[in-house]
Amino acid sequence: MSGSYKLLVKNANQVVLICNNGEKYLTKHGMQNLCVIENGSVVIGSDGLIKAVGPAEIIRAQYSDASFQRVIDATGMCVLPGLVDAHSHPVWAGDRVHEFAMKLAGATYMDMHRAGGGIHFTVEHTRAAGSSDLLASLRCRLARMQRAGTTLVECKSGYGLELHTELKMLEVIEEARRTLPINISSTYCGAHAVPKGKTVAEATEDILQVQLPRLKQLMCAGTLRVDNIDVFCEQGVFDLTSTRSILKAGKDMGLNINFHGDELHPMNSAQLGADLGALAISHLEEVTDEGIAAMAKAKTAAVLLPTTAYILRLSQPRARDMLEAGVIVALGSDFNPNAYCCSMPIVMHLACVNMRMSMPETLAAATINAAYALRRSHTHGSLEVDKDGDLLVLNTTRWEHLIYQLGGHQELIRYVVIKGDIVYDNDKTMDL
Ligand SMILES: N=CN[C@@H](CCC(=O)O)C(=O)O
Ligand SMILES: [Zn+2]
Repeated sequence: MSGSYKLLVKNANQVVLICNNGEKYLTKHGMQNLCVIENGSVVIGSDGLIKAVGPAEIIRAQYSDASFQRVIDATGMCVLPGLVDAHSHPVWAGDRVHEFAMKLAGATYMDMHRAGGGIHFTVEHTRAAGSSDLLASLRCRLARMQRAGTTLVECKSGYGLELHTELKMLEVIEEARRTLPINISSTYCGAHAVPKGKTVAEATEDILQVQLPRLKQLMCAGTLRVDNIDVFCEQGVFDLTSTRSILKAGKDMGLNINFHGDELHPMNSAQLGADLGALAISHLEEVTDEGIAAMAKAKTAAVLLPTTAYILRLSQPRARDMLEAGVIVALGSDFNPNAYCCSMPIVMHLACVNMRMSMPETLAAATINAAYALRRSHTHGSLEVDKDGDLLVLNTTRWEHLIYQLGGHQELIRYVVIKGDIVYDNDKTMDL
């Protein structure tokens, strides 16, 4: 092969492809048998897409006449696909460190929510914040996620609960998507809580009659890109009926259904999601057997959030039962003012220890399956030809160290590459 290419990563001790047959997701058996090449190389073209991945000697022979803008000698290192974070709330003002102290002293999530704290506290601060401040903090948070290996992240609105602030948040997400290398999937979450002073029926009406129609106009005009619609389906928040009508309206606008369900109480959210053809449902700590079966049948991904169950001391999501039933299990950081964690390697570690997933299962859940939950597994989530050239180079000979060394990603991740560009070089300890 002659010609010029953007990047060659050569001679890696391991290249973890995840899969190599164009799979859009993996279930239990596939998650346990990841595709790994020992002593491999990856070539990324000037369009940022993967051109070749395979044994180092074969790539060396095939590309002996080619030129590369950058070459990374990954001898003794590992290469993985960029991590995918399928659930985050990274746009907000006003931290909730004081509530962490209250929770440690015994307050529950809903105690604080009902008392006007929790999401309501963040809504108050986010409504008052200017777009430039929200964008500045979003940039810092995304840079932190990127340094921890995330190259595609879902970002939700949901701290406005009225048109103006919801749009302000979505526009800030859009600006980040336009200007930063990290890939973003944007989610409208205007039904994250019932705003103070409104009933569920009034809030639902406002979303259906005011917020969604305006969103549709902006999307049709091409001024705003939104990918997914979300609702917090929970006792004391949005019930099953209101959730159904909001999700259905979003789907009719072309949005993927991707919502919070069965977190604190069994709500039959999983059955609702399966019935509506939801792409993904998050949380599921309280999902029933029927809900698991319905999700497996509908190929609705379960986005599990180990940080939430950990911080709120909830029962753990039943990852093993879901895997046994054939559910597509994905992972997300759930980064938000309640669960302040930007690191998918930590999320994978928690999923292993607390949810009894194996290391290969959690890596599949944080790559190809998380990409599926965002309808992006045709471009992300594995190292396969024609997919985006998003990868991590780890300074270790076995990839499992990224999960095993709790919090060790800060030293282990040597490079983060997005579309063939090195966006983080840990040797220079700076974001490029
Ligand atoms: N459960 C609902 N939403 C978020 C928490 C948001 C917040 O507390 O600010 C979650 O996924 O954990
Ligand atoms: Zn959430």
